Amino acid sequence: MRVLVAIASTYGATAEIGEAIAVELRQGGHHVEVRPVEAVGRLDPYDGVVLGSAVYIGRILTSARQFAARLAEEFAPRPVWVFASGMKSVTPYPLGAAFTSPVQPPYFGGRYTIFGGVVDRSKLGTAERSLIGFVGATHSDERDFDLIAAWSGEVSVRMNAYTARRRAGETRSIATPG
Ligand SMILES: Cc1cc2nc3c(=O)[nH]c(=O)nc-3n(C[C@H](O)[C@H](O)[C@H](O)COP(=O)(O)O)c2cc1C
Repeated sequence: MRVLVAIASTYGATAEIGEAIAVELRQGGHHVEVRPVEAVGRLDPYDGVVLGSAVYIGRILTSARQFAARLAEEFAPRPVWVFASGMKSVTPYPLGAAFTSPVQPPYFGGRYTIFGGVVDRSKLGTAERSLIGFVGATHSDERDFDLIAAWSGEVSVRMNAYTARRRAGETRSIATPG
């Protein structure tokens, strides 16, 4: 499948998770592009999407929410997987009901996750340093790349299964028109 990994990231930690996901998906036989959400043009070249966003002050980034709205309008019924990156001790479930309720495509229910992220104090300005104290985040890299690889492997298999089902459906409708 042609898969877009669309990323909303302020300091690059989520973008690196996106690259790790792309490696796994490519190993599963998919053709993968990783792009910042702001740089994604048309969606129709893709068969599936992975959307990832960093969490700031309890919410995924605005650019990710705007991109999700585009997916709902332009992309259904193709498959979409969503992940967030943040400090689990701070925001265990940041994606919100719009993403997590197990509804029909484009969002595949139960497949949303949050991966541990990064807080690097050396990259932050004074205001953000105060904010991490306020939200309770500490300087650390909580990313677990084995967990990310395992999740990506599952996404890869499910994307292939989705394509196979869709192809079988297309074949059936060609064989029995109307
Ligand atoms: C100012 C600030 C606020 C944050 N707020 C939250 C938060 O509310 N919940 C959370 O889980 N993580 C929070 N984080 C952690 C980041 O979301 C996490 O480090 C993420 O991996 C950063 O991704 P990025 O480098 O792609 O921007 C915060 C980090 C900063 C700097």
